[in-house]
Amino acid sequence: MIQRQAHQVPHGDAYSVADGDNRNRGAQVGNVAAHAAEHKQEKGTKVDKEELARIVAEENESKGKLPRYPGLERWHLIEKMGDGAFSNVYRARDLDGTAGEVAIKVVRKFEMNSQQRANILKEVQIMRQLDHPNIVKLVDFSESRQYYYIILELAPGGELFHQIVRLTYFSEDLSRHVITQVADALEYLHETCGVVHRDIKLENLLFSPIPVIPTKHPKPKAPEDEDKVDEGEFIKGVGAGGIGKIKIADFGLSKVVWDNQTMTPCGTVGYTAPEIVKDERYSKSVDMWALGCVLYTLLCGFPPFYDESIQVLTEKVARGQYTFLSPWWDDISKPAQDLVSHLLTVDPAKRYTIKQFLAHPWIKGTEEPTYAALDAPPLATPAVERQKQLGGTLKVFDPTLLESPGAGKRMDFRSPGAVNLREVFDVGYAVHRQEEEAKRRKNFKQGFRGAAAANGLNPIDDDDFLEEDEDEEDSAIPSKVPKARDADVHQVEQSLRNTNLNAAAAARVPQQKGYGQHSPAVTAAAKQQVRNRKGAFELNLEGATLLGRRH
Ligand SMILES: Nc1ncnc2c1ncn2[C@@H]1O[C@H](COP(=O)(O)OP(=O)(O)OP(=O)(O)O)[C@@H](O)[C@H]1O
Repeated sequence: MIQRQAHQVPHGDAYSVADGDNRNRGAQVGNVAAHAAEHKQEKGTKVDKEELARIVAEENESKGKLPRYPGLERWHLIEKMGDGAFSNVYRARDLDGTAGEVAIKVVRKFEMNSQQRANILKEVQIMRQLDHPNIVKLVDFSESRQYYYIILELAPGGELFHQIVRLTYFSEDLSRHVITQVADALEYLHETCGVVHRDIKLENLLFSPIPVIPTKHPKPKAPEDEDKVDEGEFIKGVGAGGIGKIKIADFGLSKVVWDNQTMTPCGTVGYTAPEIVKDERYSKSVDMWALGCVLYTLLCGFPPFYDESIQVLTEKVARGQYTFLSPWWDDISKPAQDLVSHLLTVDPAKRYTIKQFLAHPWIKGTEEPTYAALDAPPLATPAVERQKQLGGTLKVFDPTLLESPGAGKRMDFRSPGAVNLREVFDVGYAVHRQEEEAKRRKNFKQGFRGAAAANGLNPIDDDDFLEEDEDEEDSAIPSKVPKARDADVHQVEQSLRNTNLNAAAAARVPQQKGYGQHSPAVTAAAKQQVRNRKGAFELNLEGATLLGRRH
């Protein structure tokens, strides 16, 4: 591997990923020492504090003026596109014209503890290995004393979440167009890179816009379809409704499950017990469940699991209790419902893998017969069939018959209750992910011990058990997780600074024009943490809100 040396850029106090000229100078040790010294300094010189105060004031300033960050002088910030718990995301242009427009995630290092910084660095480390048309590319990474700068390929359309709000729901063609691209990216992650994303949701699916081509032959709308916005003509391989290429973003919860260099599961040295293989499968199946939730939502416009009570919602997710709710699912094809049912299968061993998903007739667009999963709820009946069954008298839909209040209300996306929608997704995913990972952890520990014993090694003690990449959310589950130490974080920072991501990666980023970016309208939502103590599910909302994550 080519070692690249970090250098201090002349302007300000920023470090940047070095370019090719600095190759092989091998001053790593010096850099570590220099870095340690910088960190000492960081703790509070007057100049730093003043500069930081200036930037923070600029960050908080209302429209028009954008902050100037030390070390980002190469980029002209155009607008703020979004924010996260510790970050602001900007659309920016490369001043020397080589990279075109990008998204820059500016992460406030100074607000983070070592563990949180380690998580950001892990996200960057994972992203830098990835190269797929449906995954947001990492263009560059650099840092100043106070900030990490993650330069990303721009997805000018923003979050798919807003497009569901705009279009009410997606046609089957458009849903297939979207979900196939997400699945292609997942196949690459799971099968080529050994990476699981663990946070697939509409907010993390970004897109590039395309022009809407007016429909040549508009169909009459069903009564429950009145608010459906016309998507225009669907063009295979291009899209519809203004939605073109899909890009998966936000690898903040991702993890590596096997090493693609050695083709061995991560965390094992020369032995692979069945439990460890299973562990890998569990991890991947979490993404498949999430894919099912996304597909369900695209097709009908509301999420598969919903309840106003978080407790009830948690139970529904844990038991996989969802329905193909009439009348909204009535005219969605049987193959589409069948496919959803194979993803929302509670048993991860029976749930479709990415390969099975991509081979399904609904995805391939073939006429082969399809079957629902064994644990599928009753499928919705097409309106015409239903009419026949009712002897020609179609019953008027009665919303009071819904099994839970609020379930299936498309307007949830738009009403003030939309606030809850992200929450619903987040709760659903977190419950599911953490339930499976708790099982997986147990399996893994047992497997590791068993395998270690079989190999004549000392079984590891609970206290030594190391989850290589716990995140904060998961740490709600009692486990012995050694926290990242400052020294570890510095080491990773160092290795990232020694990596050149710029030239080749920048050349891959297409020049794109800005598109009315939607800033997240919804910020307040409860963050959920699930504890799986004594076998019972419990959502803990204390001290943990999405609002908190996003400030
Ligand atoms: N590459 C990109 N192109 C366009 N917009 C982007 C891009 N990356 C991020 N955004 C916008 O910025 C928002 C925040 O980004 P992101 O989710 O990566 O931040 P985060 O700090 O990980 O957030 P969270 O704390 O919620 O996990 C996104 O929801 C999206 O609207």
